[in-house]
Amino acid sequence: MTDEQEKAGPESIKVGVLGAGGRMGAEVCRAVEAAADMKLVATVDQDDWLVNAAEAGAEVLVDFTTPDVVMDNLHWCIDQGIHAVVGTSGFTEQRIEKVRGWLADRPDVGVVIAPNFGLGAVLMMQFAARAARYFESVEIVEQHHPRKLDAPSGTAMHTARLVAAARAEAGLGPVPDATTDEIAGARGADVDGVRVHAVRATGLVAHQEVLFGTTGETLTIRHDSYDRVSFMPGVLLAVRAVRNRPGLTLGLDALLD
Ligand SMILES: NC(=O)C1=CN([C@@H]2O[C@H](COP(=O)(O)OP(=O)(O)OC[C@H]3O[C@@H](n4cnc5c(N)ncnc54)[C@H](OP(=O)(O)O)[C@@H]3O)[C@@H](O)[C@H]2O)C=CC1
Ligand SMILES: O=C(O)C1=N[C@H](C(=O)O)C[C@H](O)C1
Repeated sequence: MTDEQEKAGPESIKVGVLGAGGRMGAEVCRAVEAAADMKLVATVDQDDWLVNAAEAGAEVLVDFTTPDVVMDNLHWCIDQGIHAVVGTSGFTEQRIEKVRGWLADRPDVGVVIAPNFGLGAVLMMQFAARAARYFESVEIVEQHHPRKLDAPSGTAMHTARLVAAARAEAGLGPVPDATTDEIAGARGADVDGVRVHAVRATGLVAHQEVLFGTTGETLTIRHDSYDRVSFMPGVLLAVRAVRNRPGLTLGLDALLD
């Protein structure tokens, strides 16, 4: 029996990758192929038919495509009864509500959507949420490679929402800022009252700083992904978990506890 035949055994999780030719998709294909308990059964790119993934028997589809196509992909997966692990950015509250609606009709299907699959990034967000109540000032600086399509990053948006929620719970008011005469964009984007700055530069992969300030001190929480391999343990963890987690799981946090 060849290695491939052995991996196709009934115990293997049959995985398809959407956006397989992209930077993340290609890395996911390599990680799935290297995993002893998974088999890569379908790779789908822009001009391929999604139905091929269903015909190939994919049980879990991993989506690293683009914010403009991910919703159609996800709707199709749920309709087909295929579990989904989604890393693609662009998930607003409205999008999440739509996904919940689709899942209400297919309670057997599991979907994991994570703004960041890097373990360090997940901890960075948790630490930021924990620190938020103690500091009157906070700003987020995300830094990425220049071929990234969206800004601010999904990670930065998610962090800003977590920090804003923690501030609100602690009864903190608006972040102090006396700026009046501002050139558009100079103070970054306002995400739930938290300023987010997006840097794009060749040489970067994915990085984020959360800068907190209060009287006489600052705290900086920083995470760096230097290589997309950093996201793979989180992706594989989600692929292994999603079949046994019907409904929507947001973020890796619940899978790490
Ligand atoms: N959650 C996380 O941990 C991470 C999330 N990301 C997110 O993942 C997404 C992808 O990032 P990245 O890999 O760098 O981007 P890429 O642009 O390298 O990859 C996107 C891929 O999707 C393909 N694609 C476009 N439309 C479709 C479609 N309809 N069906 C199938 N495939 C399609 C593209 O093909 P073509 O090139 O032909 O258009 C391309 O190969 C982004 O939203 C990014 O923010 C990235 C890193 C980590
Ligand atoms: O496009 C990327 O590269 C990344 N996208 C995700 C995001 O938007 O947060 C995750 C990570 O930052 C890498």
